[in-house]
Amino acid sequence: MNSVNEKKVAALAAVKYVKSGMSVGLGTGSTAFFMIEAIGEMVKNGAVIKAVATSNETEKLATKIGIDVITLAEAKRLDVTIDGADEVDDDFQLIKGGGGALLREKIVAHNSDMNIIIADSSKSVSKLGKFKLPIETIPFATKLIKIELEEMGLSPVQRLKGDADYKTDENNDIVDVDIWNTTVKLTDLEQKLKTIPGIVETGLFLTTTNLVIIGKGEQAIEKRR
Ligand SMILES: O=C(CO)[C@H](O)[C@H](O)COP(=O)(O)O
Repeated sequence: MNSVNEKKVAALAAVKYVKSGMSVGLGTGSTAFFMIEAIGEMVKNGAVIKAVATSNETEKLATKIGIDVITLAEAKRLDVTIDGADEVDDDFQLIKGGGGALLREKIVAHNSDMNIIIADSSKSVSKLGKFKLPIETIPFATKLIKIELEEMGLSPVQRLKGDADYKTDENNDIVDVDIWNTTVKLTDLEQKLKTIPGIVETGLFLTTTNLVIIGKGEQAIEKRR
């Protein structure tokens, strides 16, 4: 079975945790797409769902299919958030932000009672870091942050869209770094990165995930923290 179908299998298994009356965080990306579609179906069938979107792209899709999208401030707290990941390890640690939405995704995850990560089997890894870690930076500081990241041995590359700098929904930059060979513990790395002024957020999600659902063939494999 190809990864697209595995994404769908994982997404549909996750939607079973969504009940009418809940406030739901909607992730971003091609896996989250199937979850949003399925929640749209629930709404069409009469479920009352209020949703907070983790990106403009997700907000547009959710609104188009009839999901009531509210602000995080209006929701205050979310019952459950379902989102994808670029990598997930056996300790429920993630790299996210391949789609550039890591900042809102981390804020929404932080404000959710339950966080479900959905992914196809290619995203399940024993060690994080084959996927480059996205770091969101304030444009004023990006060039100098890149120098610091280079000195840390992280081989930073600023993300581009065509010939121009890639911009997030918050109009920030993304710098992708290589953490594969880092000897620093991920929690320490995360802390260190967050002390550099101008780094807004990193794509390391180390503590927020409660449940991982991996699509493997026709099966959805659930792992609970
Ligand atoms: O973190 C993300 C976006 O910022 C996505 O969840 C991640 O990139 C996975 O995307 P996809 O489901 O398309 O593989």
